[in-house]
Amino acid sequence: SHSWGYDASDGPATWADHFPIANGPRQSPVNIIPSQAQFDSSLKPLKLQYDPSTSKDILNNGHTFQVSFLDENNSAILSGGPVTGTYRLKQFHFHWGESDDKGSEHTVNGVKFPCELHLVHWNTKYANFGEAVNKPDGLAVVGVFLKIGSANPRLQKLLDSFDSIKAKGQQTTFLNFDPKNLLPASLNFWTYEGSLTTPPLYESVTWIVLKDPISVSSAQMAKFRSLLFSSAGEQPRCMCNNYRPPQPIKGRKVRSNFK
Ligand SMILES: CCN[C@H]1CN(CCOC)S(=O)(=O)c2sc(S(N)(=O)=O)cc21
Ligand SMILES: [Zn+2]
Repeated sequence: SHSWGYDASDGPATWADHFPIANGPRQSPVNIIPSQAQFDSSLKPLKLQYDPSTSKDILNNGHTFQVSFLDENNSAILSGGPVTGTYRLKQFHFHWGESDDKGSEHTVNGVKFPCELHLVHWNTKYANFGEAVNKPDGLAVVGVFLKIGSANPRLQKLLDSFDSIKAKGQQTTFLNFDPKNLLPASLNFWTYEGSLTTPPLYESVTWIVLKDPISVSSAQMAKFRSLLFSSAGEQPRCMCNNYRPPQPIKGRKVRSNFK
């Protein structure tokens, strides 16, 4: 498939050339304006049951780093919130900037966070992830903002693995990591119908963006920026600014489960 990236030559402004859905009606991310979000009392509490955590490995895929999970059974699932049925955790990954003043994909009142975590789940009404990935109700992604503050000890295990996945294509075993430890205390969220924020940009994601951020220190963010977009032996290119900017809301409603 066509190679894409985040530079001026292959970044978000060029994606429509090979992925025309980039200009579709339900693209992500979006700017969230809390005062315009609609409180929906019919939204159920979000249920994230990640026990026991079945993490498998951590990979640098040349666009981000991601931790993947065993998804043959319901050991790590999302239910409730805006979704019907059960969605299985497939992987989580992050997006971040070259400096602490940008990096998130969703924004809140136009404010960018330095980093954003995405926990990707697929609808078990479909046989597998590959079947679900391009269906309108195929995926549910939980977005968590990271805000500069004190160092977050729960990120340390991830950061300690970076030396072994520095370059594109490198991966290593990553067992017993519980993604629950990456969640804020409150599961208050905004939700809207959107898309993957990277090619192929499928309009298959129910977005569930948590209102409360988790912390990350500036030094920890610097470690994210030690990863490379490039493969070993190539001219090293810092993995950073791997975020798509907000897309037109096109009449979509953003709902909240909190007032
Ligand atoms: C670098 C490639 N990223 C994508 C890979 N996958 C889709 C294609 O697979 C066949 S995916 O479903 O795992 C997701 S979720 C996601 S985001 N940022 O919207 O949460 C991006 C991607
Ligand atoms: Zn993402």
